[in-house]
Amino acid sequence: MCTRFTWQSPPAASHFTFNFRFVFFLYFDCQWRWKFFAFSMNVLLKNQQLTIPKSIQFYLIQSIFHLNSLRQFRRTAVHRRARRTNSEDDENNRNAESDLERNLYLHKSKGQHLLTNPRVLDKIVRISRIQPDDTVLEIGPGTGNLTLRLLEVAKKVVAVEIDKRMLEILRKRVSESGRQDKLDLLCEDALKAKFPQFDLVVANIPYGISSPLVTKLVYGANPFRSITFLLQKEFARRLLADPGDSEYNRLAVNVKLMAEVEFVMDVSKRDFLPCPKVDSSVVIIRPKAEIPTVNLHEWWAFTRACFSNKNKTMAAIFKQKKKVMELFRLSKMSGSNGEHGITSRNYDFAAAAADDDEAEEGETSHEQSCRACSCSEMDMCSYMERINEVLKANGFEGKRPSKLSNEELLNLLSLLNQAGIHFHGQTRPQNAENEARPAAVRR
Ligand SMILES: C[S@@+](CC[C@H](N)C(=O)[O-])C[C@H]1O[C@@H](n2cnc3c(N)ncnc32)[C@H](O)[C@@H]1O
Repeated sequence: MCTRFTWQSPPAASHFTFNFRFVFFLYFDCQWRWKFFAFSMNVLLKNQQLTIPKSIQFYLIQSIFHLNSLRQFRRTAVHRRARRTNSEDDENNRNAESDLERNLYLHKSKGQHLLTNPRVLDKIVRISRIQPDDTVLEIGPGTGNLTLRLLEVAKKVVAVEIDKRMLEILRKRVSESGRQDKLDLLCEDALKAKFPQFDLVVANIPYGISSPLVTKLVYGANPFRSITFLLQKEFARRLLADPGDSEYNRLAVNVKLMAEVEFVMDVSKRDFLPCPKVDSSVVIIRPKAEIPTVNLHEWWAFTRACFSNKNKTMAAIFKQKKKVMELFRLSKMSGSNGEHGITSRNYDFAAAAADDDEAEEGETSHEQSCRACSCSEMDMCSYMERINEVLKANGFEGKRPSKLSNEELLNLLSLLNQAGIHFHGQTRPQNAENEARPAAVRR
C-alpha cells in the first residue's frame, strides 16, 4: 500500500504574513543564518495562522534596520582602525597588500596571517628594547611588516622564512627602504635551521610550530636576552599558567625551569590579514638568572611521566602498570643510548616537544612496552614499589602534578634519584659528565 502525498495550498496569507515576508526581504543582504531564521519564522507562523499586533511588527522591522546599520558601522570602524597610521606605514602596508593581492595565495597551513596593525607592530618593537648593536632573530618574517621596523632599530636582522614567495616580496621591500645590508635571509624551516648567533628574538610566528619552537629556543644552544613572541592567545595562556590553574601543563613546567614568561598584551584577530579564527597575545620570555642544577634529560623524562595524567594523584600515576612499564623500558633503553652519546648539545628537545604533544594523546601499547622492555615481572614490580615508597615517605602520594610548583617537582625528582630511580638511563651516575646544560643565560 502506498500513501499519496497531496500538496495542500497553505492558508490564505494573513495581514501578518505579508508583513513578515517584507521583513524577510529586508534581511536579504544579511548572513544566511538570518535568512534561514526569517524564513523558518515565516513558515511557522503562517502554518500556525498566528497574528502579531502591528506595533510588534513595526518594532521588528526597526530592529532589523538597527542591526544592519550597527554591523555596517562596526565593519567601517575596524577597517578605519586597521588603516589609521602615519603616511609612510600606510604606503608600506599598501604596497605589500597590493603585492599580495597580485602574487600571493596565503597558506593557512603555514600560518600565513600577516600582522597589519601598525600600532601593534610598533609596540612589539618598543617592548623588545632592542639596542643599536643587537642582532635580532625573526622567525617567519612574511612580507616584512615587522622586519622593516626591526631593521630601523637593530644592527642586524636574521630572518628565517620557509616560503620563497614571501622572501621575494620581503627582499623587494627591504631594498626599497635601503637597509638590505642589515638583513640576512634564510629560506628554511625554522625547526630544522641552525640559527646563527643572535641577541634576542622578535617574531609573529606560525602558530602551528609554537611548542617545538619555544622549546628549541629555550633549551637550545644559543644564549639570548629575550624572546618577544606573538602567539595564539590560548597557547600564551598555557605558557603563563601557574600551578593550580586549569591551563597548567608540561610545556609551562619545562619553560618555567629555564625562563620567566611575561604577558604584554592581547591582539585582536582583526589586526591580521587574512583574519584568523583565533585571537593572539604578545609575551616576553626571559632566561632565569639562576637555573636549578638538574639533568635536563632526566627532568624531561620525569615531567613527561607526570604530566600525561596531570590531574591524577602521583600515587595513581605511578600505580599504572602500563605507565611504569613504559618508564622502566625508557630508562633501560636510554641507558643503552648513552653509548651513542646523547648529550644536551645534540639531543633535539624541539623534536621531543613535538612528539610529546602527540604522546599526551596516546601512549605506547601494553604489548609494545612488554616487547621492548624485555624485563622480568619482578624487576618491574620492585621498580614500581620503590617509586611508591618514595612518594609515601615524602608526602607526595596524594598530590597532583598540575598543582605542584617546579621546586616541589625538582625536590621529588631528586628524592626519586636518591632512591635509585631514574627516568632516563643516561643520567645514571656513570654518565654524569653528560649532564645537560641550559643554553639560556642572562646577559
Ligand atoms: C604569522 S605569519 C607572520 C608574518 C609576518 N611576520 C607578519 O607579522 O606579518 C608566519 C610566517 O611564518 C612562515 N612560516 C611558516 N612555517 C614556517 C617554518 N616552519 N619556518 C619558518 N617560517 C615559517 C610563513 O610562511 C609566514 O610567512
